[in-house]
Amino acid sequence: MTLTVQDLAVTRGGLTILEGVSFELAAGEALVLRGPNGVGKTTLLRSIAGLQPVEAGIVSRAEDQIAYAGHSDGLKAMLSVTENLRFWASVFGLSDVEPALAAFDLIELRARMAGTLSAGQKRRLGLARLMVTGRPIWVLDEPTVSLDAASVSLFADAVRHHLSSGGSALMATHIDLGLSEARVLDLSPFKAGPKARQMDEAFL
Ligand SMILES: Nc1ncnc2c1ncn2[C@@H]1O[C@H](COP(=O)(O)OP(=O)(O)OP(=O)(O)O)[C@@H](O)[C@H]1O
Repeated sequence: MTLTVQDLAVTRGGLTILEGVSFELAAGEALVLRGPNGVGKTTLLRSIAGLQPVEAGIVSRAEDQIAYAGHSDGLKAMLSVTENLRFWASVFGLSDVEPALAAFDLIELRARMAGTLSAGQKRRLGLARLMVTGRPIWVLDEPTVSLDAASVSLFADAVRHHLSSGGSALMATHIDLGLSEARVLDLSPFKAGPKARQMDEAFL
Protein backbone atom coordinates (compact mmCIF):
# COMPACT_ATOMS: atom_id res chain seq x y z
CA MET A 1 0.00 0.00 0.00
CA THR A 2 1.36 3.43 -0.94
CA LEU A 3 -0.41 5.31 1.81
CA THR A 4 -2.29 4.00 4.83
CA VAL A 5 -4.20 6.28 7.19
CA GLN A 6 -5.53 4.73 10.39
CA ASP A 7 -7.83 6.33 12.94
CA LEU A 8 -6.35 9.75 12.29
CA ALA A 9 -7.25 12.84 14.32
CA VAL A 10 -6.08 16.25 13.17
CA THR A 11 -6.12 19.69 14.78
CA ARG A 12 -6.29 23.29 13.67
CA GLY A 13 -5.67 26.21 16.01
CA GLY A 14 -5.40 23.76 18.92
CA LEU A 15 -8.85 22.22 18.29
CA THR A 16 -9.60 18.72 17.05
CA ILE A 17 -11.23 19.12 13.63
CA LEU A 18 -11.51 15.55 12.35
CA GLU A 19 -11.16 12.21 14.11
CA GLY A 20 -11.31 8.52 13.22
CA VAL A 21 -10.28 9.01 9.58
CA SER A 22 -9.05 5.78 7.94
CA PHE A 23 -8.37 4.89 4.32
CA GLU A 24 -5.84 3.26 2.05
CA LEU A 25 -4.39 4.41 -1.24
CA ALA A 26 -2.61 1.98 -3.55
CA ALA A 27 -0.39 2.64 -6.55
CA GLY A 28 -2.53 3.65 -9.51
CA GLU A 29 -5.41 4.89 -7.35
CA ALA A 30 -6.97 8.30 -6.82
CA LEU A 31 -9.04 9.35 -3.82
CA VAL A 32 -11.07 12.56 -3.77
CA LEU A 33 -11.86 14.10 -0.36
CA ARG A 34 -15.16 15.91 -0.15
CA GLY A 35 -17.01 17.85 2.51
CA PRO A 36 -18.36 21.34 3.15
CA ASN A 37 -16.14 24.43 3.60
CA GLY A 38 -14.30 24.25 6.89
CA VAL A 39 -14.76 20.52 7.48
CA GLY A 40 -10.97 20.05 7.54
CA LYS A 41 -9.84 18.96 4.08
CA THR A 42 -6.82 21.28 4.02
CA THR A 43 -5.90 20.35 7.59
CA LEU A 44 -6.07 16.64 6.77
CA LEU A 45 -4.02 16.94 3.59
CA ARG A 46 -1.33 19.01 5.33
CA SER A 47 -1.16 16.49 8.17
CA ILE A 48 -0.84 13.57 5.76
CA ALA A 49 1.89 15.38 3.82
CA GLY A 50 3.83 15.84 7.06
CA LEU A 51 3.49 19.63 7.04
CA GLN A 52 1.87 19.64 10.47
CA PRO A 53 1.77 17.08 13.30
CA VAL A 54 -1.16 14.72 13.72
CA GLU A 55 -3.03 14.55 17.03
CA ALA A 56 -3.63 10.78 17.02
CA GLY A 57 -3.57 7.82 14.68
CA ILE A 58 -1.12 6.59 12.11
CA VAL A 59 -0.08 7.81 8.68
CA SER A 60 2.19 5.27 7.08
CA ARG A 61 4.03 6.75 4.16
CA ALA A 62 7.46 7.98 3.34
CA GLU A 63 7.33 11.76 3.36
CA ASP A 64 9.84 11.84 0.53
CA GLN A 65 7.30 10.01 -1.61
CA ILE A 66 4.81 12.88 -1.42
CA ALA A 67 4.56 15.92 -3.68
CA TYR A 68 2.19 18.46 -2.12
CA ALA A 69 0.47 21.23 -4.05
CA GLY A 70 -1.49 23.55 -1.83
CA HIS A 71 -3.03 27.00 -2.00
CA SER A 72 0.20 28.93 -2.42
CA ASP A 73 1.83 28.11 -5.69
CA GLY A 74 5.38 28.58 -4.36
CA LEU A 75 6.59 30.06 -7.63
CA LYS A 76 9.61 32.31 -8.03
CA ALA A 77 8.23 35.50 -9.59
CA MET A 78 11.53 36.68 -11.06
CA LEU A 79 12.31 33.37 -12.79
CA SER A 80 10.80 32.35 -16.11
CA VAL A 81 8.35 29.47 -16.44
CA THR A 82 11.12 27.16 -17.67
CA GLU A 83 13.55 28.35 -14.99
CA ASN A 84 10.98 27.67 -12.28
CA LEU A 85 10.52 24.12 -13.50
CA ARG A 86 14.27 23.58 -13.93
CA PHE A 87 14.80 24.84 -10.40
CA TRP A 88 12.29 22.37 -8.99
CA ALA A 89 13.57 19.55 -11.19
CA SER A 90 17.09 20.14 -9.88
CA VAL A 91 15.85 20.09 -6.28
CA PHE A 92 14.33 16.66 -6.91
CA GLY A 93 17.22 15.34 -8.98
CA LEU A 94 15.46 15.36 -12.34
CA SER A 95 16.35 17.34 -15.45
CA ASP A 96 13.75 17.03 -18.21
CA VAL A 97 11.04 19.70 -17.86
CA GLU A 98 9.67 19.44 -21.42
CA PRO A 99 6.92 16.87 -20.67
CA ALA A 100 5.65 19.08 -17.81
CA LEU A 101 5.64 22.18 -20.04
CA ALA A 102 3.72 20.30 -22.72
CA ALA A 103 1.23 18.65 -20.34
CA PHE A 104 0.12 22.00 -18.91
CA ASP A 105 0.18 23.99 -22.18
CA LEU A 106 3.06 26.17 -21.02
CA ILE A 107 5.32 25.97 -24.07
CA GLU A 108 4.30 29.37 -25.45
CA LEU A 109 4.75 30.88 -22.00
CA ARG A 110 8.09 29.25 -21.26
CA ALA A 111 10.16 32.47 -21.35
CA ARG A 112 7.70 34.58 -19.34
CA MET A 113 8.55 35.66 -15.80
CA ALA A 114 6.30 33.68 -13.47
CA GLY A 115 5.27 36.88 -11.70
CA THR A 116 3.60 38.16 -14.87
CA LEU A 117 1.37 35.10 -15.39
CA SER A 118 -2.39 35.17 -14.86
CA ALA A 119 -3.85 33.33 -11.86
CA GLY A 120 -4.81 30.30 -13.96
CA GLN A 121 -1.43 30.24 -15.72
CA LYS A 122 0.32 30.36 -12.34
CA ARG A 123 -1.80 27.49 -11.17
CA ARG A 124 -0.88 25.49 -14.29
CA LEU A 125 2.79 26.10 -13.55
CA GLY A 126 2.28 25.10 -9.91
CA LEU A 127 0.71 21.82 -11.04
CA ALA A 128 3.37 21.22 -13.72
CA ARG A 129 5.83 21.30 -10.83
CA LEU A 130 4.35 18.01 -9.57
CA MET A 131 5.56 16.29 -12.72
CA VAL A 132 9.18 17.32 -12.20
CA THR A 133 9.31 16.02 -8.63
CA GLY A 134 9.23 12.40 -9.79
CA ARG A 135 7.36 11.65 -6.56
CA PRO A 136 4.66 8.96 -6.66
CA ILE A 137 2.03 10.33 -4.25
CA TRP A 138 0.42 13.61 -5.32
CA VAL A 139 -1.39 15.37 -2.47
CA LEU A 140 -3.46 18.18 -3.94
CA ASP A 141 -5.51 20.85 -2.20
CA GLU A 142 -8.11 22.38 -4.53
CA PRO A 143 -5.86 21.95 -7.58
CA THR A 144 -8.39 23.37 -10.03
CA VAL A 145 -8.90 26.80 -8.43
CA SER A 146 -8.54 29.51 -11.15
CA LEU A 147 -8.42 26.92 -13.95
CA ASP A 148 -10.69 27.23 -16.99
CA ALA A 149 -12.45 24.16 -18.44
CA ALA A 150 -9.63 23.37 -20.88
CA SER A 151 -7.02 23.54 -18.11
CA VAL A 152 -9.12 21.36 -15.80
CA SER A 153 -9.15 18.82 -18.59
CA LEU A 154 -5.34 19.04 -18.98
CA PHE A 155 -5.00 18.52 -15.25
CA ALA A 156 -7.30 15.48 -15.32
CA ASP A 157 -5.21 14.04 -18.17
CA ALA A 158 -2.02 14.60 -16.16
CA VAL A 159 -3.53 12.79 -13.17
CA ARG A 160 -4.68 9.89 -15.37
CA HIS A 161 -1.19 9.61 -16.85
CA HIS A 162 0.33 9.71 -13.37
CA LEU A 163 -1.99 6.92 -12.18
CA SER A 164 -1.29 4.77 -15.22
CA SER A 165 2.45 5.11 -14.54
CA GLY A 166 1.97 3.68 -11.03
CA GLY A 167 1.51 6.97 -9.16
CA SER A 168 -1.37 7.82 -6.87
CA ALA A 169 -3.29 10.97 -6.01
CA LEU A 170 -5.11 12.23 -2.94
CA MET A 171 -7.00 15.45 -3.50
CA ALA A 172 -9.60 17.80 -2.12
CA THR A 173 -11.77 19.29 -4.82
CA HIS A 174 -15.30 20.65 -5.03
CA ILE A 175 -15.60 20.06 -8.76
CA ASP A 176 -16.03 16.86 -10.72
CA LEU A 177 -12.83 16.18 -12.63
CA GLY A 178 -14.39 13.45 -14.72
CA LEU A 179 -11.96 10.96 -13.21
CA SER A 180 -14.22 7.94 -13.29
CA GLU A 181 -11.53 5.84 -11.64
CA ALA A 182 -11.34 8.05 -8.53
CA ARG A 183 -12.90 6.94 -5.26
CA VAL A 184 -14.63 9.56 -3.11
CA LEU A 185 -14.40 9.95 0.67
CA ASP A 186 -16.85 12.33 2.35
CA LEU A 187 -15.23 13.73 5.50
CA SER A 188 -18.49 14.93 7.11
CA PRO A 189 -18.92 11.79 9.27
CA PHE A 190 -15.46 12.34 10.76
CA LYS A 191 -16.14 15.81 12.14
CA ALA A 192 -14.89 15.98 15.72
CA GLY A 193 -17.43 15.95 18.55
CA PRO A 194 -19.77 18.73 19.71
CA LYS A 195 -17.36 20.12 22.31
CA ALA A 196 -14.77 20.96 19.69
CA ARG A 197 -17.48 22.35 17.40
CA GLN A 198 -18.81 24.72 20.06
CA MET A 199 -15.32 25.99 20.76
CA ASP A 200 -14.78 26.45 17.02
CA GLU A 201 -17.77 28.81 16.93
CA ALA A 202 -15.96 31.04 19.41
CA PHE A 203 -13.50 31.91 16.66
CA LEU A 204 -16.23 33.29 14.43
N1 LIG B 1 -5.85 29.30 13.06
C1 LIG B 1 -7.03 28.70 13.27
N2 LIG B 1 -7.58 28.66 14.48
C2 LIG B 1 -8.76 28.06 14.71
N3 LIG B 1 -9.46 27.43 13.73
C3 LIG B 1 -8.94 27.44 12.51
C4 LIG B 1 -7.71 28.07 12.20
N4 LIG B 1 -7.48 27.91 10.88
C5 LIG B 1 -8.53 27.21 10.39
N5 LIG B 1 -9.41 26.94 11.36
C6 LIG B 1 -10.67 26.20 11.23
O1 LIG B 1 -10.34 24.83 11.00
C7 LIG B 1 -11.39 24.22 10.25
C8 LIG B 1 -10.80 23.40 9.10
O2 LIG B 1 -10.22 24.25 8.10
P1 LIG B 1 -9.72 23.67 6.71
O3 LIG B 1 -9.05 24.80 6.00
O4 LIG B 1 -8.94 22.43 6.96
O5 LIG B 1 -11.11 23.29 6.01
P2 LIG B 1 -11.43 22.88 4.49
O6 LIG B 1 -12.32 21.67 4.56
O7 LIG B 1 -10.16 22.74 3.72
O8 LIG B 1 -12.26 24.12 3.98
P3 LIG B 1 -12.49 24.76 2.51
O9 LIG B 1 -13.39 23.82 1.74
O10 LIG B 1 -13.19 26.05 2.84
O11 LIG B 1 -11.13 24.96 1.90
C9 LIG B 1 -12.32 25.37 9.81
O12 LIG B 1 -13.48 25.33 10.62
C10 LIG B 1 -11.51 26.62 10.06
O13 LIG B 1 -12.33 27.72 10.36
